[in-house]
Amino acid sequence: MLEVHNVSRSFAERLVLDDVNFTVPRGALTGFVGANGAGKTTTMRIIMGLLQASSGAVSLDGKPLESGTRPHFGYMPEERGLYPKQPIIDQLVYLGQLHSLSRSDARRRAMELLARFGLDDRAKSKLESLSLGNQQRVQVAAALLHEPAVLILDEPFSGLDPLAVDAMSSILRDYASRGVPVLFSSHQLDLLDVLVDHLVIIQDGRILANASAETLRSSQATRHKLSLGADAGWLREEPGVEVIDISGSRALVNFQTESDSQRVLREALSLGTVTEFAIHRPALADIYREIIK
Ligand SMILES: Nc1ncnc2c1ncn2[C@@H]1O[C@H](COP(=O)(O)OP(=O)(O)OP(=O)(O)O)[C@@H](O)[C@H]1O
Repeated sequence: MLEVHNVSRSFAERLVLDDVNFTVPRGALTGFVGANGAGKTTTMRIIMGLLQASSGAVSLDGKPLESGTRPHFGYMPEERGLYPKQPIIDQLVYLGQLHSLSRSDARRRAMELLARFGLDDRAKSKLESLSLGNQQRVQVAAALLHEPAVLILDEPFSGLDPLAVDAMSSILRDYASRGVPVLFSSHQLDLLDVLVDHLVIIQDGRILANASAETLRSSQATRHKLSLGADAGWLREEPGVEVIDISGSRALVNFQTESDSQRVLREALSLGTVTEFAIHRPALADIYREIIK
């Protein structure tokens, strides 16, 4: 597991990371979310050793990272790293050689990855001639050339269409399932529920959550979704019921006890139709919105 311990960083006098602590477990996909300027890229650069922390440390499997261990990390920077006007294969081979692969191994590995991403027939094309989604796949291929032990991706989903999102998701899942810690930042909250096993939330340089998706979901009181035949406003007056939201005949509530829920169900049935009375599984996007409030 990758761990960030008590990392702080200032630029000039401004503290942009304030005692940041979180984990990126093996075998799970970890999402890193927060508003623009929250500190995601700065944290990722510190993990990669591209930027120094003012204080704190990063460790892998309990061992503090030294410069020698970073080459085994794969990184897709926010500004992307590849040149638009150069042939894809040349750039990948060059990068592979920078990671100490021989020229022939770098070429073989690059072609393997391009084939896996369905792009082997474009190997000689200039990067700029590919669609944005395919360019992004090549950028990920660049991060995977040397079989990284850790994968850090800054907004790998930005600008991708739904099919490209699916393809990128399956690439990341595949790496996570091989036991590689994978950390990616994203502003696409709708992706969290389908993709993320572990979530780290940052706001103004402080970590507000660092937990598995299941822990975050179960930390919310069990909510019920009700759809009635008529206005649900009467629920506001019921004892043992905390109303989260009412919109016409639909409501989202917390019941204090199981017997409150059964009593309200009987009450609702005595008043008319009940078309839905179900436990509501919170979306991670909603949990995120609540946590950053
Ligand atoms: N080199 C720098 N010099 C001065 N300030 C910086 C520098 N790099 C980042 N910052 C500031 O640090 C804060 C965190 O920036 P960072 O890029 O890490 O946020 P982010 O969460 O990645 O944002 P976004 O989602 O917009 O990419 C911002 O206020 C930014 O302006």
